[in-house]
Amino acid sequence: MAQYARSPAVAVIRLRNPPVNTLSFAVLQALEDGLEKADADPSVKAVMICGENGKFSAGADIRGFSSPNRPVKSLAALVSLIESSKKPVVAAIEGIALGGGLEVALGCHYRVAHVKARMGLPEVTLGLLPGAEGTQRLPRLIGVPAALDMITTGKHIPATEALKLGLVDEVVEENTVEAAIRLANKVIGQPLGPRRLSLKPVPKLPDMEAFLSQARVRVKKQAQGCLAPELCFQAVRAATQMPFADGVRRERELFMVLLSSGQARALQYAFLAERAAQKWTTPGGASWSSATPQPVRSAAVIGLGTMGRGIVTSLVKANIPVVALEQDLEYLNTGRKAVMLLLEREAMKMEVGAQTLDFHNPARLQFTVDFDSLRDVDLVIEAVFENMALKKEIFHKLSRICKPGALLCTNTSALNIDEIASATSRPQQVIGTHFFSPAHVMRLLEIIYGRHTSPTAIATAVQLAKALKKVGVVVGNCFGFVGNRMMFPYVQQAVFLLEEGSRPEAVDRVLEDFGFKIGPFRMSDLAGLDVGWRSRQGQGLTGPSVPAGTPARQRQGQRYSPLPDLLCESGRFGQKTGKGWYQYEKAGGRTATPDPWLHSLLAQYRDTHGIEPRFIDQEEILERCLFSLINEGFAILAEGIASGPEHLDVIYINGYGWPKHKGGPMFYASTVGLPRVLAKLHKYSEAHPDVPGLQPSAFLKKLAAVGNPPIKEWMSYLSQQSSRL
Ligand SMILES: CCCCCCCCCCCCC/C=C/C(=O)SCCNC(=O)CCNC(=O)[C@H](O)C(C)(C)COP(=O)(O)OP(=O)(O)OC[C@H]1O[C@@H](n2cnc3c(N)ncnc32)[C@H](O)[C@@H]1OP(=O)(O)O
Repeated sequence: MAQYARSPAVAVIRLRNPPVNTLSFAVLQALEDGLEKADADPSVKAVMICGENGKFSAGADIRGFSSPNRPVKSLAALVSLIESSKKPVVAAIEGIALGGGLEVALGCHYRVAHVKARMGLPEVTLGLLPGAEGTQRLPRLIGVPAALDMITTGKHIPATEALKLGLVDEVVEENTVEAAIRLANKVIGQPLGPRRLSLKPVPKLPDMEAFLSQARVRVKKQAQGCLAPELCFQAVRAATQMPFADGVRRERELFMVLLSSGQARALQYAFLAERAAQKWTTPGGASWSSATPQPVRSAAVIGLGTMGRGIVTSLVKANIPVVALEQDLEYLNTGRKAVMLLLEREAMKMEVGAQTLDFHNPARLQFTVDFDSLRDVDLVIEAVFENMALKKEIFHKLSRICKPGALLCTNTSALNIDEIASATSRPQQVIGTHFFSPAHVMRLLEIIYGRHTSPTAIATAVQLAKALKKVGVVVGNCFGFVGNRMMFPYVQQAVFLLEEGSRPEAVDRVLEDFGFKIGPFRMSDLAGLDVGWRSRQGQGLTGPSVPAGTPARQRQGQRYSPLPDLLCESGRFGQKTGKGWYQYEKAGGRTATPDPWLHSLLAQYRDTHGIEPRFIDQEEILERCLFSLINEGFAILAEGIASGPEHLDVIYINGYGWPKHKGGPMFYASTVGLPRVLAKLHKYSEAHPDVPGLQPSAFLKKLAAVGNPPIKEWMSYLSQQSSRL
């Protein structure tokens, strides 16, 4: 709702819709009523619009875009109504003015912002454009380059930058509402024509056409298959080519194209999924709503390899004092240099005037080889090699040294959290924190609770993720957890496709065209093929421990491909050795080129194993890779390893390069239709009966059988008893 009050000559309209004052029908109606009341009252000489609870508005209600009664049309009309008011209207922007919220402010004649406020038009990140005339007003106010940048990236800008751009008229450190009322009183009686943005011309550039064509190339490159940035561009270009009213018509047409696109639905789902994934529960009944985190005032990181360096950097950036520990001075010095380099780079990226990184102060970042230095820290993150014996030795030590309440985290991508916890006397404080490389850049943090992990420990790890500006997703303990467990059948299918006749570059192209940042073979080369090789050796799938007489392409009655092992045996570990599924310009090189050596290995391999190569089309490549990954997702949900499909989707978008505009693997399955996914899995598993990853999971079958319910209803079809935890 919007609340109406008076401050002698100034009518005060307060947007009120907790928690972020979204522009619901009721809010828009009350705002309209407030404007009419102010217009009709001769004692009112000016109007001030502000938001409740220190926030202006987060814009339209994202949940409303999929509803048939969306209030989008009236929002544009209301912005025009504000602008045409005969009495000056001032926006008092505190906290946030985003999307439709900023468009309301653009309809106002003046804008005053608090110094800590942020503004932006993030519609593009939701697959939309600022359709309440924002694409036409903003370029008129701040010029085409700045407007195009804000509209096509959706970035939030701080008030100080907004002032420089001319987006706001005043930035204040004290009470914004009072400052806005002061300004409103001051401008009473001044002409409003020059303040009405729809009447202003778009500022000219020396060569607008050249600027626009360069900008378009940039926008296309950044879009990576997403439609909204291009349509945002077109709407802003319309502002440079047409009168305001025609530009608005064009904006509306483009908005409708986006609104009805699958991409907008997927991106809006992804936004809400990220919020839903914060609401964790465990099959044991622990939940985000009842667990309280412990404060983390200091932390330690053990191991300064690639992961440890990134984790230390993340903690320093979050302003958490860190003790970084290595096994000896040589490793410590190498690690220290690498961390300092990362931090220097991060410091350079930080905005001028923002808080600086205090990493030269030993009270904030200390390097040591002495375990005793970890005595007082609130939290330890162990980030050594994926070696169970080593991890257990470290956790045994930690359990003796660390203070009683300290949270003990292990950075692992697959190892059993319960086994690691068994080396301590406090398994309730042991938790898995699976960071993704580079750890100071990647947003995902998979948080894995073990059998004994306490709700407080989970809540503390979730709080840590927030402090590090990451998305923490809480999952149960199983081999590979969620992300890598779903990845396994995907990569396995990709390799089987090579055996049957395809090539790495063909498989990668299909998945990159689908929208993955890199395909499975490029990804394996980047991650290092030796990682999986060591793990398979450990599991007895390859190497000397495989029993004599085991068929080359079978393990425990299931299909197995020794192809990745053959590459590793030839020293081809991927980018780091300059050769893997592709060849590279040098060891450590990044430019992948198809490798004739590999093509002849594949031909030879098929000959040896009597495989008749066949042409495999794009559809089969896509379906076998994606549907096997999705199928594993259904098994994970049925086992209670994750609380909902949103959790899986958030993991894939933020940790595995799944295209956000396709909403994540489980959302994608819902758009394809579960009966179709099921039918395809049936077809492929009949053709490959020795591949368990292709056999449809019981949960998928159930959902298809009950009539393909919408994704938000899936979990209600799962009986409590199916949880294995
Ligand atoms: C029908 C025919 C029509 C034809 C005519 C065509 C013309 C149409 C023209 C109309 C065009 C309309 C244009 C307007 C579009 C928009 O405004 S789209 C929305 C743009 N805004 C955003 O993208 C902001 C999104 N929100 C955020 O970035 C953050 O939430 C925040 C505001 C910065 C706050 O962050 P934080 O403090 O970290 O809290 P969160 O946990 O993220 O959020 C708190 C809760 O608030 C919910 N929420 C936030 N924003 C929205 C929103 N815009 N809509 C709905 N809900 C929102 C969020 O989900 C959290 O809720 P819970 O999960 O329940 O806790």
